[in-house]
Amino acid sequence: MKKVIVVQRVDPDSDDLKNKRQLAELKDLAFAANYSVTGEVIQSRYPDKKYQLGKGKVQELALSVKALDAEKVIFCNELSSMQLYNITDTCKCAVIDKFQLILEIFALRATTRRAKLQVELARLEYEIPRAKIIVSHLKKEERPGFMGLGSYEDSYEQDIKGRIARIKGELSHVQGHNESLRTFRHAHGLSMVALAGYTNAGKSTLFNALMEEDVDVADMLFTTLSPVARSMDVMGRKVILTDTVGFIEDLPHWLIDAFRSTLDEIFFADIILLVVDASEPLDIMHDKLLTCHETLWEQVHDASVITVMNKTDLISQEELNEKMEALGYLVPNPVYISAKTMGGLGDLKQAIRSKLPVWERKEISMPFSKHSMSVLSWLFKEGVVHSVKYTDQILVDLEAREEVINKVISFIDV
Ligand SMILES: Nc1nc2c(ncn2[C@@H]2O[C@H](COP(=O)(O)OP(=O)(O)OP(=O)(O)O)[C@@H](O)[C@H]2O)c(=O)[nH]1
Ligand SMILES: [Mg+2]
Repeated sequence: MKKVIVVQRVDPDSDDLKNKRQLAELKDLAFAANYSVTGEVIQSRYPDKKYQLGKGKVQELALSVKALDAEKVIFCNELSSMQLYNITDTCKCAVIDKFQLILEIFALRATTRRAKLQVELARLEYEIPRAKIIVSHLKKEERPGFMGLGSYEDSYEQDIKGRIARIKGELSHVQGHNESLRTFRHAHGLSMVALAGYTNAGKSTLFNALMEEDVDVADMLFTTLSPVARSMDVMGRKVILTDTVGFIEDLPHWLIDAFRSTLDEIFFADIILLVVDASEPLDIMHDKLLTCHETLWEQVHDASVITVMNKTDLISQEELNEKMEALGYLVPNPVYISAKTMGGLGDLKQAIRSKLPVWERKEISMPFSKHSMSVLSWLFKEGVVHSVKYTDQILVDLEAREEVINKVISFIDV
């Protein structure tokens, strides 16, 4: 494992608890990117010197890098190109910020063609303007070869632009395919249910529990990157359940855009299961819920949200009650579960069922014929057949979409 130092620059009057939490999250992210954190630094910054990083501070950092034998410094804050250049130059090691770290994790986890393309696109778009400024600065100082960008020429930029255009082209092709799949699913009366929530909340564990199938689960951030979708039976009704990438605080817009087609699985869903880790301290739950709500609020159009309080096996009923009271309006329609012990899954299915579009229920009678038998097997696929009685006719108690009922009536019941 490569050794790294994590650094967070904070305003002197900012909330101490929040700072600690953000630094802890940065460490989790570093771990998820296969680094071992050997040092952590919290630096104060002053409002009037917001964009400057004192020379002394950077030199201090350089000494720590040397003493701790670190290969990389990771800043919690976004860095300007000049800061990046100066710190890299003084510390003599690679320097990245939180978003580049997230991109590194995404690159490690990307398995599908689409996810790989998205990661590469986001990376190019994020790093290119920075690299350009650093390289032009280096040219001035005549220090080619630095950071492996020595062969930089103007054609390099053209090259990158060409690559970006190619990736975008390929992505729109993949995306188009997804759109048509979604239309197809809707046309067949399949509702889309998506698991959303902060990273590590237990979405994949819940997916597995509902599917009784193995999807990668790990106590790490961003374990799931590409959406996994399967069809599931909810009390006779079929839905498509999708497991998705987790949210995180300050996820910048360009990153959301980069992963739009992944996140679209959430944003276009009919029902969103917002999974919350109920075992975490109240203030963390509160902040994470706010992040999730903000992200969903901006992007979701007409989905129903069910808040799923997970990991209830780790806390007492008393603690849970207190938390729910304190969180109040942030947790509408809560369902309590433990994805691990599979407790509460029945309630969850009931809640999902109650949010599905209402289907028409009708008694249909069909004559005995070969054709009726094939209609019957079609009805089993398209709707919920509550009962079939064979008298001198076939009596079917059917619940289905209006189109299905209309079709069967117009062919059979005349
Ligand atoms: N005790 C307990 N642990 C749980 C429960 N659900 C999930 N976990 C654990 O929480 C950790 C994260 O679970 P995941 O299912 O990978 O979380 P996720 O939300 O899919 O995470 P990302 O894909 O990284 O966004 C794992 O170590 C799980 O074993 C639960 O109900 N109880
Ligand atoms: Mg997951």
